[in-house]
Amino acid sequence: MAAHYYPPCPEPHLTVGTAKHSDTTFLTVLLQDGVGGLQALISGYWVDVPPVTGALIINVSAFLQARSNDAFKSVDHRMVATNTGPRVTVACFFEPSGPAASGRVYGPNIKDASPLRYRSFTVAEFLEAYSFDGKPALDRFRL
Ligand SMILES: O=C(O)CCC(=O)C(=O)O
Ligand SMILES: [Fe+2]
Repeated sequence: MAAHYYPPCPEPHLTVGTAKHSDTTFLTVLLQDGVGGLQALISGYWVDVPPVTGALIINVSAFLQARSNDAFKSVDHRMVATNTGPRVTVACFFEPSGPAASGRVYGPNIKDASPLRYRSFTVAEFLEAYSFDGKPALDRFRL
């Protein structure tokens, strides 16, 4: 779990915010307050994800995309700086973790995964391929 605190930004137009990324999880469950600033990349466009009181945001992430053979797609997202706030969010990451996780092998695991879109990979391999520079790590395991 990560609790994020984004102070108000005096010059949002000069500020990057948080870079585009997809999470290294199966699923992320995000609670955001009413300030806003989260955007998702949908069909090539950055789309605001407006806060909805009482709602949780569910991000599909890379392990679920591979495991589902692309039936579920992970979502690229970013946070734009805003001069309101502070903004506070809580993200719960559901991911392979613990001492045994890094050697664990993942890959498509659904019935009738045809054609198979990914080779199997370990958590350690995936994390090594992952970077915050926007290159999709999953592509390195695509068949
Ligand atoms: O604070 C947010 O709105 C999202 C945080 C996030 O993307 C993350 O922790 O991976
Ligand atoms: Fe994220």
